[in-house]
Amino acid sequence: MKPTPPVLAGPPIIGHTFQFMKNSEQLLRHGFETLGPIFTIKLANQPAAVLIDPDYHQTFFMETDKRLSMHKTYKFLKAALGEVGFTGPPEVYAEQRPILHKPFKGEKAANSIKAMQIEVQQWLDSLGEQGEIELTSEITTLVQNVASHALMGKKFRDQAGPEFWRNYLIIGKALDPVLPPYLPLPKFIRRDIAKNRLRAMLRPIIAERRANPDQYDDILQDFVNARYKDGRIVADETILSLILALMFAGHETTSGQAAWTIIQILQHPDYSQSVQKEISECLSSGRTIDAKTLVSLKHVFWAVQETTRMHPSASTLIRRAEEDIEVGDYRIPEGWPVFVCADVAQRLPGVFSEPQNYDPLRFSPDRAEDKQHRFSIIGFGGGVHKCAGMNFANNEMMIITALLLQQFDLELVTKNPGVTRGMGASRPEKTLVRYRRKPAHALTGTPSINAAEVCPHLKMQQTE
Ligand code: HEM
Repeated sequence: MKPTPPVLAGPPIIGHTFQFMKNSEQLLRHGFETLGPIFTIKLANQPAAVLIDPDYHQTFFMETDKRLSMHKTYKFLKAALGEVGFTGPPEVYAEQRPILHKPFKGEKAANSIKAMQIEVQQWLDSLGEQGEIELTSEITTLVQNVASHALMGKKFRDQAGPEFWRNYLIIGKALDPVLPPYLPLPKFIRRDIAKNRLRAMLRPIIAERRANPDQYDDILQDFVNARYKDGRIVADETILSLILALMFAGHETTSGQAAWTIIQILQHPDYSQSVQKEISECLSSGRTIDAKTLVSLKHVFWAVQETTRMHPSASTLIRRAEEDIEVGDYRIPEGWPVFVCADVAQRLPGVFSEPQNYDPLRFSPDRAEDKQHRFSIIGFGGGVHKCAGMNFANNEMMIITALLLQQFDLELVTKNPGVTRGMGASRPEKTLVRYRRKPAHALTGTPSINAAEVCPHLKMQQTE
């Protein structure tokens, strides 16, 4: 029988628990540097395997829902969001997957791009001529507005308001993959109160949608109208969980990486010049952005990808071995948690050239470093559970970056922001940015884009 992976030295009894909770990436990087691509950490008396290598990632993602369980390790997410898709057992996931993934396909995806442009332009118009912003919090609010508008419709976006997002913050702060999620701790009690408040806010909205199904044509309405394969309707309680899950999955992660994308471009003047040139060639002022425009913004896309590589906001992913699994020369016993860590794995020297350097051109077709192995970039996961909102998030990060750089000259006041880590997602620390509107984009008093022209939900409301 093969041995279990070598154990990283750590304190007795508590093992690596506190280090893991404080900064899992730092702990896992230390493990990789000390013991190589497969090793064991101890969370109190529970050993857990860590895999840091594209081949091992393949096992991790391809064995998910087979010999590796996802939902048993995401009990803390189930406690926060309810049983939905990836927090449910494989049979529940299989039933809900088509409903969960539908918002990101076809016409709905195109409508999302329009809603993103409206929200981003509204934000840019609100900035005035010049000033200073704290980028991370500005982008967080913007991404929240995009998530509620694009996923749930303009009316929902206006109804949801700050109170809705305040409750999300409480839930985010209570995410804890180590402690049993139903212990009577103050943070879990606050989480449950926040979750119940959110569900109470959403119930009347769903009831109204059920009563007036013909009045809406958005993703929320798709959930309300959805049926399982056997013709059953989706219960209100499940729709509530679907909404909570999408809004959760779609906002903290995206806001962190969107802010990093802008910061990293500003930190690299040479690359910034290429981006500016591309934007002025491909984006004419006031023009509606569509999928074709986004494809033409190659340098912006590579910048977004380089940020996903260097600052993955959902970095540490977890599974549980359902039976003994052999990985390389080792055996991971049944019952062990198994981790992968994008933050460490996406900077492997054997996989990326000069991995510590910011170099978006590594994604250009002539270099295509990310294409060497299907699982070298795992910032959006992989396999059957790969992020449903990846294209949505990439489009959103591109639109925010392109329109901001198109319309403003920017300067980083906080030159080298550090990382704020959370169990949900990591993001830049407070980052001050000075801005000045470019003369070609002076405010005229009328919106820079005709919102009703590009957004079907708005059009519908204006004619009501
Ligand atoms: C930069 C932004 C984002 C990042 C870094 C990210 C990352 C991830 C990762 C790593 C996973 C897989 C988790 C695992 O395997 O354990 C995932 C799954 C998922 N994400 Fe995202 N995500 C982002 C944005 C979004 C957005 C905008 C949405 C929706 C609006 C979304 C919806 C989902 C859903 C529904 C799943 C579960 C898919 C399934 O199990 O089939 N994500 N995401």
